[in-house]
Amino acid sequence: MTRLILASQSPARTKLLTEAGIHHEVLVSDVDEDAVQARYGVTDPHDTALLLARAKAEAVAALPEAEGALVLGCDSVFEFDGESHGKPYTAAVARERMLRMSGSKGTLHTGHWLVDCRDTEADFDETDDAEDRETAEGTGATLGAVSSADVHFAEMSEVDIDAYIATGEPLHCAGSFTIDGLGGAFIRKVDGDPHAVVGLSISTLRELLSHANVGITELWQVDGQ
Ligand SMILES: Nc1nc2c(ncn2[C@@H]2O[C@H](COP(=O)(O)OP(=O)(O)OP(=O)(O)O)[C@@H](O)[C@H]2O)c(=O)[nH]1
Repeated sequence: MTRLILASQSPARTKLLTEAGIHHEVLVSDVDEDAVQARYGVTDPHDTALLLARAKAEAVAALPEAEGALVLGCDSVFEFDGESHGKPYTAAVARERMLRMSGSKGTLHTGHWLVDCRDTEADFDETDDAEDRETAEGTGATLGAVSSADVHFAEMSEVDIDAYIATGEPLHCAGSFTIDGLGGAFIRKVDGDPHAVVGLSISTLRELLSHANVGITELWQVDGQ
């Protein structure tokens, strides 16, 4: 079976793949996101170059242990009111943002990057820089795509917001909300691929795999088979 490695710590992303029947391994590597940001320096929320760069950096960081596999990196950002929001991390940041998001809408963008290492003979250990690894002789197809969806929020009272933040859920989610968890109570509708909101568009993965001449059905692991 074709090996797919998800280079992400996100529990939601591996859950999405598992629920979609897609057999995969998880490989988490340390990526210096600030260094990636410094290399790109873009802060324009409409510019998805940084999003793809971070997704690529996640995938490339896993390459030394990915010989013979396909590697997928992802990164998500919430575009709201002319700003790019990642995870809030603190209650104060989450509260400030959610008070503004109440009754409004924003766009969740998820960048995906797939590297095909099935034919590589490269010895990635010889290179210690992500960019060098990426261009190391032998890496196969490397391709990125962004999937986005507009998220429309219900009016949220301060009591609702404080109760939601007290659960801790929004602190580690791009945009300070989930659509498939407790946060779903405040989501009026999603225009676009809801998987892109959660953090990994399975449909976009299908398209990326097709460029590597892999049909997504080849990765299906149906119970008992
Ligand atoms: N379950 C769920 N998680 C969400 C939702 N929106 C955003 N997230 C999560 O918010 C996180 C976005 O942060 P990222 O920096 O892209 O990813 P991460 O969790 O740090 O993991 P890495 O890929 O290792 O960087 C991801 O884990 C997403 O799955 C949602 O609607 N539902």
